[in-house]
Amino acid sequence: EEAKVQKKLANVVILATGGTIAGAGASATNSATYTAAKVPVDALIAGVPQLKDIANVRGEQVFQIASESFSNDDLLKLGKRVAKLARQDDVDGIVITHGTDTLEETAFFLNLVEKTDKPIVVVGSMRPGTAMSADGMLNLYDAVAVAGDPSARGKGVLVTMNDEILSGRDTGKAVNIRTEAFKSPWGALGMVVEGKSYWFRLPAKRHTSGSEFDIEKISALPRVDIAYGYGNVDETAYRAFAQSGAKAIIHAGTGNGSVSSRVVPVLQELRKDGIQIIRSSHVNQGGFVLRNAEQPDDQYDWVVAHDLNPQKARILASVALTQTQDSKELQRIFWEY
Ligand SMILES: NC(=O)C[C@H](N)C(=O)O
Repeated sequence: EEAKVQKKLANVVILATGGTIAGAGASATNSATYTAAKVPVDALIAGVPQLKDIANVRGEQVFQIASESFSNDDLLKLGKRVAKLARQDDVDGIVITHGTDTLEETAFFLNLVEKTDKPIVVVGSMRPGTAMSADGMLNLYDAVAVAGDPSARGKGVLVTMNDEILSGRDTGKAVNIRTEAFKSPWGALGMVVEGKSYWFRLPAKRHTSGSEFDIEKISALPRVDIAYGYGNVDETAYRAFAQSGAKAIIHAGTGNGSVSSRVVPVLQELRKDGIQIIRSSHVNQGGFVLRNAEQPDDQYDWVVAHDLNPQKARILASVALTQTQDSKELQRIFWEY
């Protein structure tokens, strides 16, 4: 009888990468002072015994790192493991436990390159499991519930934080000290409450099965760097990134992705040297950069990142540059994803 019940449950694999969700502090009052990436995946799973009521879960430790230390190679390794699991008949959904600092980058990367409709859910926490009111247990329970839910198929890579189901494309860390840390400028896709998903919106941008990118065909990600716009900025960072071999520079601009008059000439020069220049905005609540507004992008042959924040723009540019070096193609990709 028990075996029969077991069969009906979805098979969910948890790929653990570290972060605060695997963090440990010295005492229960340490909500902000702790060491990330300590607790192994089997202990994380054992810490939420209710998981076995909603799915057949098994864990794999892919990395044990704080997410600020993620590299492009880590993205590729994780992406290839996800793709392999997604092809297996005995896997219905995949959860990735991740630090929250670069969770938005990994979620967007997977959203672009995984050719599957199976649910992929990236999850983290803002407090270590040792803290009072730790949020990791429920976030993980929600992630497994969504990953095992057929209604989550085909909706792109998802993020479950603080009861919300967010699109991996546009959600990002908006606050660094609260459990309601993740926001999307366009709102959540749904809610997960007591293990049940409730949907309200669908992603409009190309993702996963509908994407032209495929992790199996990517062996390296070209270097793309981000230079920040602020008062009194000069050309130093842009030139340094160019010298270090950046194939594209994301201008994390002020306001509408505006560029200081001290920086415009160097960006024109770097573009002539073959480096792609991509204007984004670092405003907090969601930038919205349009072509030829603020700067004559057509004339300079620059690209705009539209609503993607600088760190998301870096991910898309890196992935796109594996396939094209053409600025018009790059701009098309920035509109479509
Ligand atoms: N809340 C967290 O997970 C923060 C941590 N520094 C990380 O990203 O790994």
